[in-house]
Amino acid sequence: MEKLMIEGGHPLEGTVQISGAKNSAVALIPAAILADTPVTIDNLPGISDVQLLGDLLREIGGEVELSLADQEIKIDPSNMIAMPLPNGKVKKLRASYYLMGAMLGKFNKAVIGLPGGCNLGPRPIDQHIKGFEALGARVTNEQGAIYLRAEELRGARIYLDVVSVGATINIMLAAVRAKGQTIIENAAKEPEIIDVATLLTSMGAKIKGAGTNVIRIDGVDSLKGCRHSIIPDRIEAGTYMILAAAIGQKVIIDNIIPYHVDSLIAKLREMGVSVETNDDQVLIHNTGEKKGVDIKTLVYPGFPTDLQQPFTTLLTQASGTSIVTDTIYNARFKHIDELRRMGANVKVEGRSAIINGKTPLQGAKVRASDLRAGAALVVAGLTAEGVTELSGLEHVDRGYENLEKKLLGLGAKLWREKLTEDEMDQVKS
Ligand SMILES: CC(=O)N[C@H]1[C@@H](OP(=O)(O)OP(=O)(O)OC[C@H]2O[C@@H](n3ccc(=O)[nH]c3=O)[C@H](O)[C@@H]2O)O[C@H](CO)[C@@H](O)[C@@H]1O
Ligand SMILES: C=C(OP(=O)(O)O)C(=O)O
Repeated sequence: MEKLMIEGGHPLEGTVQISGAKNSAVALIPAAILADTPVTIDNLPGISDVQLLGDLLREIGGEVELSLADQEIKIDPSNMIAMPLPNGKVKKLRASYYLMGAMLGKFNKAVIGLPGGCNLGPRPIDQHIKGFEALGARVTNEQGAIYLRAEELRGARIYLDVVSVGATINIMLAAVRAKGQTIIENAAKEPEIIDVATLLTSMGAKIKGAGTNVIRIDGVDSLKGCRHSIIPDRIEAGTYMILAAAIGQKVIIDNIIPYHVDSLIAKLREMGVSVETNDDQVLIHNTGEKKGVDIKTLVYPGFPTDLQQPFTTLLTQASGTSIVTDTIYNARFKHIDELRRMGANVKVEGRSAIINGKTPLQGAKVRASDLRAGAALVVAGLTAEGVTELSGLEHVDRGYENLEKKLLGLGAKLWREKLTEDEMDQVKS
């Protein structure tokens, strides 16, 4: 196990290339199960969630060629079977829940262990199950695994009680080969949902309305392979934008779709940060003093919960009081204790964090409890005086491709070291 050593205080400058979107990739890979011939996906991010999903598809008989150097995965689903996956790697990531929709859609049955992923408080999947049941599946939870079985899947009208990215995509996956029409109402509108619908459409599916709150799917008998390129990762892009605002001089965030990060751009400008955009880039010009602002996380196109944690770190460097409210997850504040350890003046009240800035941060030994807590602490470490030792890198590696390489390219000073025996013991206890 390793820790990231971050020597803070070096201003960042230059251009950073953004990878393909994690939250698209982790849905597109399971979607390939639904095809009868090979699917190739490019602009693939080199992150551990992608490797785990490649392994899971191999476990069910898929031929998977994964080349991180070429940023590409080729999946031949011809010999896949409905192998039960009640335990093991499914528990290591959230997106293993997409194996439920994809295997149900292809084989009319699936057994998948309950998913893992970031611990952000309760993350139920009742809306996924409600959708599968409406399509005609019997769903039971037996000893921590979800058993799904259907004689035949039939299209249905499904109203989601909660706007859910995962449930919207999972129901699409199960419905594309069902008999008749499925209508998903109160669907989520995230760009990753459009990306999955684009892949499925190239495979021969009939989907209208992805990206709006009503999605209509006309089931087809079979789907074929195709090639698809993943959209840029708006959360990785947002993380580098936040870093640039915290400790950048002039930083260009390249290979992105700027309107995907409109809500962040608006908040950065409100703080007094200069942001320019063109077709596929954002330029952040940090001119020094920043004003505190309030943010409330919302479903897309609102401010993304996945940027709330790194943005909280940025607010410790802004003057005045800022309030951050997370309306999506009630316990996404595990980074706050670590920020306090570094000198931040932040308290949590219910679903909100109240930040009093501006406070200088000092390097410290801190631990990432989840993926974006890790991102928040990387921002803090690079901003702080002295050296920060960040452990819990297995979370960070789920979502940031080549983190050190990209940051070194911007002039940051950081490196990985092995955990000492004492530190290993602390992790185990
Ligand atoms: C792999 C992936 O794409 N992960 C993203 C996805 O997670 P995920 O798909 O898990 O998040 P959802 O959009 O489903 O969750 C949104 C809210 O709905 C609730 N809910 C969800 C489903 C359900 O059946 N019942 C229910 O009550 C959740 O507890 C949460 O409060 O969207 C989140 C919200 O943008 C992001 O933080 C995650 O990065
Ligand atoms: C919460 C996240 O991921 P996951 O849903 O995969 O746990 C995230 O990407 O911030």
